[in-house]
Amino acid sequence: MDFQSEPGRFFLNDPSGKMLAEIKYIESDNVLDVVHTFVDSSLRGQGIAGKLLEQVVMKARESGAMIKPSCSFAKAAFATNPEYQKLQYRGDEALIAQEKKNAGKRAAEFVEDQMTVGLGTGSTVFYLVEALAKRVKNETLNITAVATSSRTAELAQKLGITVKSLDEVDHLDLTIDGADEIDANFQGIKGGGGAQTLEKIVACASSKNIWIVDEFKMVYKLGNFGLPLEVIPFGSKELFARLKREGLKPAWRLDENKEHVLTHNHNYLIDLRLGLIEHPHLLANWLDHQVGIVEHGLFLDVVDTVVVGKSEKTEVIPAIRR
Ligand SMILES: O=C(CO)[C@H](O)[C@H](O)COP(=O)(O)O
Repeated sequence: MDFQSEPGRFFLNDPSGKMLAEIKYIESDNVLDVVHTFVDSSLRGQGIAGKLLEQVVMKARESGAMIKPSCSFAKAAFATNPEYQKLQYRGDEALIAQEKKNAGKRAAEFVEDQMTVGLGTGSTVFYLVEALAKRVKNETLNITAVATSSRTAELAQKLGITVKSLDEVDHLDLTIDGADEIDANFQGIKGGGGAQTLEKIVACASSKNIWIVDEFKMVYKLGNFGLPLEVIPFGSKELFARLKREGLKPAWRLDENKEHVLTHNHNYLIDLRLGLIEHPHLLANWLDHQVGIVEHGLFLDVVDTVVVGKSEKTEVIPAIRR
């Protein structure tokens, strides 16, 4: 099939010049941002969109560029093709930090006077706590926070936010936390910082949950990010072997001295390198029934709203599941 090209697009026209299919990308700083794919209904089911995407992939390979899959078709294609993933642009550090900051700032606006608020853990939450502390000071908000880690508790207290333990409050109005991956159905993986057990307890105790992420964490399917498990040290070698036998590709989380990273509860962490998770609920159910696993990082049917930090315009997305 002969596609035509011009800057920013590959396309297919019929002899009369009517456009039948196209893929559009924005090229900047050696990144091809695939923003739109279209195939006329008369050509559907022939893999034309995939062939168009292949043109962009070839262009990236020839020029050494990376690809940012922004439209839903490209996102899905990248999520299921490991060869494409090698070319996937995941943002530079300054951009990601800015997006995290924007997400944290925007989410702080959801907190109201007199609320009891759960605060998650991680670098995005750091920006949230900063922004929230400013509001508490400037607007004399009277809020109480419950933190999911000592790191977050210390920061919040230092910046003037009242922190109590979960057992000292009778309810949580809202919890705001980061996430490691969020799929198209608003299911998530958390626990990159190893705090998933406390985070899940706080999330489940909360009337509403907001997740704050940079745009690169929005994926089509979960699993590229290792799935964290908190496990009891006693008998954990046997558990590790069981996970291996099941083909779940476990890896101990170790520090630079090759010692186990310990959780808040002095347990070990195992990360499952799964690739794509086709059935998150089935996997969560299986993991829930394995003795020795305290908690896993699949957070399913938990989040109500996702705030995606972007450099231009931060998005607030209600989590509507299919
Ligand atoms: O689940 C978490 C910690 O257990 C964090 O929320 C998650 O890892 C995101 O972290 P960051 O905001 O630093 O990217």
